[in-house]
Amino acid sequence: MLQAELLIEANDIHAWYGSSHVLQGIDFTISRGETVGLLGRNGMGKSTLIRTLLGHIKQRDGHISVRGKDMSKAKPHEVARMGIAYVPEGRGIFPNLSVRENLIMAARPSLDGRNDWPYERILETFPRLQERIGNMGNQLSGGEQQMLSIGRALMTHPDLIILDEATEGLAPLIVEEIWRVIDTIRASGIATLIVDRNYHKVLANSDRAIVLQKGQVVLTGKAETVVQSEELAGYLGV
Ligand SMILES: Nc1ncnc2c1ncn2[C@@H]1O[C@H](COP(=O)(O)OP(=O)(O)OP(=O)(O)O)[C@@H](O)[C@H]1O
Repeated sequence: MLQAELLIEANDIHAWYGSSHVLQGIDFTISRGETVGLLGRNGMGKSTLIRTLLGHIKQRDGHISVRGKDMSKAKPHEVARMGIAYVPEGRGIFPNLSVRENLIMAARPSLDGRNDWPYERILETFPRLQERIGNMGNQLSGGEQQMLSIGRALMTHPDLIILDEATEGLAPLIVEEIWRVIDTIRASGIATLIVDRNYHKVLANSDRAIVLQKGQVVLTGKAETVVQSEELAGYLGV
């Protein structure tokens, strides 16, 4: 069987905040179309790993390649241009632009010219955004902002979408809606990297899982295997 193309291959990743050595030698891969769940208690390094892969953390070491190209020293916009979209915890939408403008200004085809997530498909996927199309970013509820942020990511036609705590602080119905959208994204063949407090949901919606503890990988494998691991509860503090 042909091995799926690796979108990201990272080896021996280290990261520091000042003198604090937060990531201590992490190996990480994600293949085209794959969904990976990233788990671990608060402060174990999940966001830092994501931000390191994206080029946001300057004090880093190790090797990162994106689509086979060395990106170990790349800047965030260079990583983004390689088809890696990031939906940050803080959502990152433009508060003074309308929903429509927020979406339209994000639009670009994929590196290989794919254009299968046009504006219309985004509105079909997020009926709530359609209803709010003329509202400014800062007039949206938290859940609507989150949907807009995911919609903006989709409009860049990424090969990988990274969702960091996408359901954090949202009402249960909206959370369900976000998981439905994640399912739609997966089904469309886009790889996803998911961080979420609800580890049951993460594991049920991932192909593979990686569990971090104190900046190191302590458990990894197929999601259905990880979910049965006796060590999982201890690592997650549940
Ligand atoms: N900007 C920063 N400056 C200094 N230390 C930081 C900074 N951001 C995170 N840290 C520290 O780095 C460690 C890893 O944090 P990180 O945010 O990556 O964890 P996490 O697993 O994503 O947890 P959480 O769910 O709380 O976001 C923690 O000890 C945290 O206190």
